[in-house]
Amino acid sequence: MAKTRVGILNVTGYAGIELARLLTGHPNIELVSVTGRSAAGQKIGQVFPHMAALDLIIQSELSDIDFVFSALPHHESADQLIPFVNRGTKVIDVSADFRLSDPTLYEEWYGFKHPAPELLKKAIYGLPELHRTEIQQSNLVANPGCYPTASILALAPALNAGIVSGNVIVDAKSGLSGAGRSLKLTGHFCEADEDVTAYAITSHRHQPEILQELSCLDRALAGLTFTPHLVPMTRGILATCYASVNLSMTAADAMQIYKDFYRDEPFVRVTAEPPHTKHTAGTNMCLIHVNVDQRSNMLIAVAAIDNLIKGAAGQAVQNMNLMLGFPEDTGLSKIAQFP
Ligand SMILES: NC(=O)C1=CN([C@@H]2O[C@H](COP(=O)(O)OP(=O)(O)OC[C@H]3O[C@@H](n4cnc5c(N)ncnc54)[C@H](OP(=O)(O)O)[C@@H]3O)[C@@H](O)[C@H]2O)C=CC1
Ligand SMILES: CC(=O)N[C@@H](CCC(=O)OP(=O)(O)O)C(=O)O
Repeated sequence: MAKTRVGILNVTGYAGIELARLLTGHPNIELVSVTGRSAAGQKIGQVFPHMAALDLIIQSELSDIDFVFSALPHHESADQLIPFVNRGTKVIDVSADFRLSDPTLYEEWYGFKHPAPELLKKAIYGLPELHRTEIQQSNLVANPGCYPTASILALAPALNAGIVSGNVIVDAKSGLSGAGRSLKLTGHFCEADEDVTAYAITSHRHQPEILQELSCLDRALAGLTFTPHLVPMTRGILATCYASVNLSMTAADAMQIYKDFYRDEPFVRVTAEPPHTKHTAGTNMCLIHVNVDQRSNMLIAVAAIDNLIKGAAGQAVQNMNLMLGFPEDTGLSKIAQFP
């Protein structure tokens, strides 16, 4: 069978190059074309020596492809993807441009008018655990953000079971690769090493994304407080999530709800102990531990992922497998690097 010819817009960022690495090991597709503004004309191995085995020249435009991933920054991503979508090419956008279905919300949180609001209705939010069937039938998939992936997966079983009352709280920590490869003062070694800080309190653009998906599971959800933190590690997200439960329940009851919800999921495992980000490093797994504080009737769910894999490139490959009819775990069966 002929292999699907795949292209990546912006291979020169962390998400793009991780996607190229994962696709190199995929048996059903061929990565044939990649772009990167700052490196056009160079071999991929000149810019990323660990990828020297991939004999591809970085181009300024994609050519001769049947399937496109974009790992461009927001705004630029939609602009470059719209012509592909209009031509009927299957597309996965790793940026946030097609994640919010309401264009008004997009303008409010991203600061500019969406260039193709009519496409927001067509785009499917690419979290397979919630939208597998729609992803299989879609030509335009919006790959979730890294914090939203961990947060939604941590809270979905509780909201779906209708046991939550009031607001939910997500306290999440990310490694520095989540901020991308472009240089910023906050990523400076001297500023980030041996330091932990919260940021974007009440104003992070992932709040509406998480709320959009959780509200679909429980229309009565009152609200979401989301606080991200930057921690001095390269990869990984740990999201600790709190939800008041409206009936007296034990940790074992909660565990059963979570195990039932994720029973057939290839990339989610409910764990007996709180997960470490290291248990997911280099893999497409999301590990979730759930407990209940019976003194306060508070459910606490902790999720760990690798932000560049289940939080970006791995989930994009999982979505591609669904869109192209391949087994969902093709090219993704890695075991975590540990320690
Ligand atoms: N890092 C992560 O954990 C995750 C990232 N994402 C999303 O993936 C996308 C890429 O993120 P990430 O890889 O972290 O980003 P990076 O900061 O690592 O890469 C961004 C790269 O984009 C290129 N770039 C910047 N501005 C433009 C522009 N206007 N036009 C074309 N290229 C531009 C630059 O490369 P050059 O100089 O070569 O042009 C830059 O190196 C983003 O949309 C991000 O939101 C999603 C989930 C997780
Ligand atoms: C640590 C860090 O800076 N993280 C990024 C989120 C990265 C990501 O996944 O977000 P998008 O895909 O929505 O861009 C941030 O807080 O903006």
